[in-house]
Amino acid sequence: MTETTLCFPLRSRDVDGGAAGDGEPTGTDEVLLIEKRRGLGAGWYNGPGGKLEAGETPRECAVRETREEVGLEVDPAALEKAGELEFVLDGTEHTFCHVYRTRSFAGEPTASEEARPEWIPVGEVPYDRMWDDDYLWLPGVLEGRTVAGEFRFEGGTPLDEADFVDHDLEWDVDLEANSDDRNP
Ligand SMILES: Nc1[nH]c(=O)nc2c1ncn2[C@H]1C[C@H](O)[C@@H](COP(=O)(O)OP(=O)(O)OP(=O)(O)O)O1
Repeated sequence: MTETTLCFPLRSRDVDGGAAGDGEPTGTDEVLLIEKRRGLGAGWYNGPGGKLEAGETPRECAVRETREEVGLEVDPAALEKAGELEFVLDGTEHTFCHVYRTRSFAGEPTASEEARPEWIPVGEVPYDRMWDDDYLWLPGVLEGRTVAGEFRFEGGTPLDEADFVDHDLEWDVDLEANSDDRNP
């Protein structure tokens, strides 16, 4: 079983979305996604993230992976735990993933060998170019909800070539209370 993280940086963007020429600004949220260039899920969009290193907490991992993949400096204390997802392959737990979101970061996203970053309006997330399970949980996470889920795949390794067969989801769970991954 591999322990991993995903981090979804969010920003508000003011656009003039009001009726013709009324000048009223309306906010549109954008999420920083990456087009992953290698590893599991290469070629698909996801949040920055990856595997925990020895001795690292999930929160530390999310900060490090976001820095390494897109050069964004995320404030660990402001990372909000948004999800705990279990990916099961052929009846065996394959990956446990800690999901975070944040509005607190510094720097400009830049491409690396692992990832090409892109700010995308939350209503335009390309679910057809992501893992098959993402459309089930990511919209709620981007709206500010918390989720615990189990997603079952079948068909042998690698996980990103297996078939997504079914899932269980629980919304608005108290993740900080259940987890050993608390704010530092
Ligand atoms: N079904 C799924 N849906 C999803 O959205 N993300 C998934 C997923 N299964 C795995 N992931 C993500 C979680 C994690 O961020 C990433 C793990 O991929 P890898 O094992 O390739 O790690 P990376 O190569 O990115 O990490 P490092 O090797 O530590 O840099 O894939």
